[in-house]
Amino acid sequence: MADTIILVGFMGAGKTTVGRQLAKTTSKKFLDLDDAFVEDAGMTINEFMEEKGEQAFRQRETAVLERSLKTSAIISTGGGIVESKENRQVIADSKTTVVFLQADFSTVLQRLSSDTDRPLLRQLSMKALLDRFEYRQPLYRSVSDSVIMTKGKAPDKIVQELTEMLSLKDNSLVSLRSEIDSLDRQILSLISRRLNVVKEVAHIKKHSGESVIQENRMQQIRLALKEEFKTDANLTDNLIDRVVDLLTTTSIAKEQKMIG
Ligand SMILES: Nc1ncnc2c1ncn2[C@@H]1O[C@H](COP(=O)(O)OP(=O)(O)O)[C@@H](O)[C@H]1O
Ligand SMILES: O=C(O)C1=C[C@@H](OP(=O)(O)O)[C@@H](O)[C@H](O)C1
Ligand SMILES: [Mg+2]
Repeated sequence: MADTIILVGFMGAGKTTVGRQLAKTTSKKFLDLDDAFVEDAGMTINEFMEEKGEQAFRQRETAVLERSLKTSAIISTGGGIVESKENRQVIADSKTTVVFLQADFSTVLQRLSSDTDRPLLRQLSMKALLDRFEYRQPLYRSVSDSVIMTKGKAPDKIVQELTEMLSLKDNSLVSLRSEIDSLDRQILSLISRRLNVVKEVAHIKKHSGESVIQENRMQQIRLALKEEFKTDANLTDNLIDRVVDLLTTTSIAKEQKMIG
C-alpha cells in the first residue's frame, strides 16, 4: 500500500470517519487536515471563518496541507481543499495515492443534518451549497487516482473496499516487478548461452588462425539489428549500439583469453 493516502470529497462524504478507521486497520498515522488547521490557528474553523472569512481560511489551509504532506499518513482533507489551483498542484506533486470518496448531495445533507461544526453549511443557502457541490465534483475527480461511491455503505465496508483496492494496486506492481526479474534472468541466461557459442568460435579460430576481431562483421551485426528493430521505439540505435558493445567486448575478451 502507498505510504501516504489522501482522501478527498465533499463535506459528509466520510473522509474523517473512513480515514481514521483506515489508519487503525493499516496501523498508519492518521492526519485530519481540519484538526491540523484548528491546532495551527488556535481556534475552531467556525471561529476562524467568522473572524477572517473563507479566503483567509483557504490560504492557511494550503500551508497546513503542505506541512502535513511532509509525513507519511492517511490524510483526510477538508471538502474545500480542491478549490484552490495551488492545492491541486501540491496534491499532484505529492505523488501520493488520492482517493475520492463520493456521496450524492442528498446523502451529504442527510449525514450532516445535525452538524454544527461546518460553517459553510450554516452560511450558504441550499442553492449555493448545491452549486459548490456541483462545482467541486470534477475537481475531486481531477486530483484522484480512484473513486469510491459511499452511498448506502457503512464506513467499515468502505474501509474494506479501500484496503482491497489499494493492495490490489500493490499486487499488480509486485507482479510487474516479478515479470521484470524473470526477464532479467532470461537475458542473463541468453548471454551465458551466447558466451558458450563464443567459446566454440574461439576453438575454431584457434585452429584456423582467423583473427578474433573482424571489424566488418561487427559493423554488419549493428546495421542488421538496427534495420530489423527500426520500428520498435524501445530499441533506439543508441541502445542497440550500447548492448552490442557490451556483448562484443565481452566476447572478444573471452576469445582472446582462449586463443592467447
Ligand atoms: N459511510 C457512512 N455512512 C453513514 N454515515 C456516515 C458515513 N461516513 C460518515 N458518516 C457520518 O457522516 C458525518 C460526517 O462524516 P465525516 O467523516 O466527518 O465526513 P467528512 O470528513 O467527509 O466531512 C458523521 O456524522 C459520520 O458519522
Ligand atoms: O467543504 C468545505 O469547504 C469545508 C469542509 C470542512 O471539512 P469536511 O469536508 O471534513 O467537512 C472544513 O474544511 C471546512 O468547514 C470547509
Ligand atoms: Mg472531515
